[in-house]
Amino acid sequence: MASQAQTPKPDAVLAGYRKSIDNIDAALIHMLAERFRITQAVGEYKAESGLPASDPTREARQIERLRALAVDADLDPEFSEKFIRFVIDEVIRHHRRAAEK
Ligand SMILES: O=C(O)C(=O)C[C@]1(C(=O)O)C=C[C@@H](O)C=C1
Repeated sequence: MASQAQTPKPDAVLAGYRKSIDNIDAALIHMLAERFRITQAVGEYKAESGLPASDPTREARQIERLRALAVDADLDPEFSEKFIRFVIDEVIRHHRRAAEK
C-alpha cells in the first residue's frame, strides 16, 4: 500500500494552477497592506478629530455594495460579507488603539 508520506511525483498541471494561486495570494496581501496603510491614516485622522472609530452606516453601505459585486462576480455574497466584516473589525480595533494613544 502506498504511504502518504511518500513525495508525490511532479504534476505539471497542478503546479501551473498553484503558480496562479501563489500570484493571486501575493496580490491579495499587497492589496490588504495598501488598505491597512490607508486605514491607519484614517484612524489617526479620526483620533485627532475626535471622530468615532466605527461608522455602522458606512459599513452597511460597504457590505451591500460588496455583496452585489460578489453576486456579479459569481462569488458567494455571504463569504464576501464575512471577509469584509473580518477586515473592518480589525481596522476598528486599530482605530480604537490609535484613539487611546
Ligand atoms: O470609513 C471609515 O470611516 C473607516 O474608518 C474605514 C472603515 C473600513 O475599514 O472600511 C473602518 C471602520 C468604519 O466603521 C468604516 C469603514
